[in-house]
Amino acid sequence: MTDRNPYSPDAPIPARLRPAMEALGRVGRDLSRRIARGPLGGQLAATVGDNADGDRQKALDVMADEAFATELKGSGVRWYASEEQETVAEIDPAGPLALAIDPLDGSSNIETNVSIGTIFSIREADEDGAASFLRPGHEQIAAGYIIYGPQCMMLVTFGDGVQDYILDPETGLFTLVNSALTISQESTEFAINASNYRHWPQPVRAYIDDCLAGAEGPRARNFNMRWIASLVAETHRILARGGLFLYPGDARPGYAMGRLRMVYECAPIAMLVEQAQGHATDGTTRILDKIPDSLHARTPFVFGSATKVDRVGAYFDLPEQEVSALFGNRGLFRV
Ligand SMILES: O=P(O)(O)OC[C@H]1O[C@](O)(COP(=O)(O)O)[C@@H](O)[C@@H]1O
Ligand SMILES: [Mg+2]
Ligand SMILES: [Mg+2]
Repeated sequence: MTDRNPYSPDAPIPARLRPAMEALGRVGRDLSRRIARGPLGGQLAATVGDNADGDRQKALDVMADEAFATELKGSGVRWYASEEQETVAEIDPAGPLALAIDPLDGSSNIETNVSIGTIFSIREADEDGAASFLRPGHEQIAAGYIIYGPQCMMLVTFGDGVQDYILDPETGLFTLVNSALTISQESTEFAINASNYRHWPQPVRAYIDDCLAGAEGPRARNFNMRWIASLVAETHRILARGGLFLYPGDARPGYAMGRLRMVYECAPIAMLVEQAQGHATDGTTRILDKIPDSLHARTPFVFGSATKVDRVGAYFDLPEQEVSALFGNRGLFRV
C-alpha cells in the first residue's frame, strides 16, 4: 500500500510526465484514505479562511494544496499554480513543467459524503511563472481529475484519448480500466444550478425552458436534471453516460463570467471532454482557444455530448428577440 509508484504496471504514462503523475497519484491515494475516514481523521470541512478568490477555504482545501505542493517537489514541475494560492509558486527551478491545480473541487460537499475531487493541468513551463498559464488551453500537454467517490478514480489525457483508472483498495494502485473513453450522445440529462434561473442570460433560459417543456415542447422528449455542485462528479457522470453541463455567466454581482475558473477547472475539463469526443465552450467559443487574462479568471462553461453543446451555441447565435419569439413558438429545433 505504500508503493512509490501508485499505478498498475500497464499504465501508459509518458516518461517525461511520470514523476509528476506519480506525485499526483500518491497524494490522490492519501487524500482518498483521509476522505474515507471523514470526521475520524479531523474536521475536514471546518472553515479556516478565505482564498485568493474570496471563496471560503475549508481545512481539506488547505491540506490538499499543501500535500500536492510538497509531494510535487523534485518531479519536474517548476511552476505550481493553485486555486488556493494568490500567485504562482516555484517548486523545482530546473523543472520543464507548469502545473495548475484545483486541489479540492466541490468543497461545499465535504461534510455531505458526496463525491469531491482534484483537477489538474500540465503545460510546458515558460521563463515567467504566471505567463506559463496565461495561454490557450489547447497548449496543455496533460489534464485530468481524481474523483473521491464510492470508488476513487483518475481520468487523465495526454492528448491521445482519455485513460480511466480505478484505485484498487486491495493493491493501492490506480489500475487502468479503459484507455479510450468516449462520451455518449444518447443521454437526456442536463446539469445546471436552476436556483439561478432568474439571473441567466436569455439564450440559457430559452434552452432550459425547451428542455423543461419535455415531450409537449419543441424538443418533443422528456429530459432529466442533475446538480451535484461538484464539477468533478458532474464531469464523471457525463463521461460515463453523456449529457450536458452548464455554468453560465449570470446577473448576480461577481458572476458575469460564471463561477468556474479557466486555469484550474475549465481548461483541464475541456481537454478531457474533447479527448473523449465531446465539446466544451463558454456558450459560443471553444474553451481551449480562450486565453485567460489572469490566473484566477473565470469563464462561463458549457460542456458534454458534442451535439448538445452545439445546440446551446445555436441559441446564443440568435438575436435576443428571436430567441424568445422562435422558441416561444416552438418552431426552431425539433428533437
Ligand atoms: O454552488 P454553485 O454555485 O452551484 O457552484 C457549484 C460549483 O462550484 C464548485 O464547487 C467550485 O469549485 P471549488 O469547490 O473548487 O471552489 C464546482 O465544483 C461546482 O460545479
Ligand atoms: Mg473547483
Ligand atoms: Mg477547489
